[in-house]
Amino acid sequence: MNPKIKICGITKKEEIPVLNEFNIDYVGFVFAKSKREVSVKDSMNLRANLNNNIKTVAVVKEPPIELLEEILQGGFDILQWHGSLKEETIKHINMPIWQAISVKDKESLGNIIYDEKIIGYVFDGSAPGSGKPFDWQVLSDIQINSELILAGGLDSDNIIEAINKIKPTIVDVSSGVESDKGKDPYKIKEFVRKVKNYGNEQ
Ligand SMILES: O=C(O)c1ccccc1NCC(=O)[C@H](O)[C@H](O)COP(=O)(O)O
Repeated sequence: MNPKIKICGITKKEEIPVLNEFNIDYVGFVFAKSKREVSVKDSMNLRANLNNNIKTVAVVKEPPIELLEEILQGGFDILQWHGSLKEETIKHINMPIWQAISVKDKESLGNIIYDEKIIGYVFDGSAPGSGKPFDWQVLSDIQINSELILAGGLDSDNIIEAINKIKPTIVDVSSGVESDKGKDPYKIKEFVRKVKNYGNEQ
């Protein structure tokens, strides 16, 4: 089956129509230090224009408790957690979690936490949102029974090789579909075309 698509780091209402047009599966809002950081209030205004069937992902990096509470009450579908994740925090979180793993080497995979609330793992580079891929070889024999989300430096040039090698259930892109002005409809269209045609163009 072709992987689903997550487009991360939406900041402007002009970026929404192309996400609706291509029926992107997941859209991510970044609530962490980043050029793509938005407030929960801003993300709600953006979400109001998204198709109802598009799932929304709140992306955080060890957030302060006030922000976490705001997000937990914000009606997002998934919480994507970067950084260290304590057992007591998992207990407190009342929604499905994707744990982000910064992949440097095989040892990085030791950071994977198994918990019923964690329904997926985002394998990303060591600088999330930087557009830099990690060494995919590290995931060569990974076996997980939940969503395998591949992130980090994906674009329309490398996505076919990435799917071939890792067989992710979801692919996650940000920098690779951006230009200077933000998300680029043409880059999104090309990325989506490659993912949706995967298997037909081999
Ligand atoms: O996107 C960010 O700037 C960011 C900042 C801090 C924590 C997480 C962040 N993004 C998380 C994502 O899911 C990105 O889409 C993912 O890292 C892929 O980014 P890219 O390599 O730019 O395609």
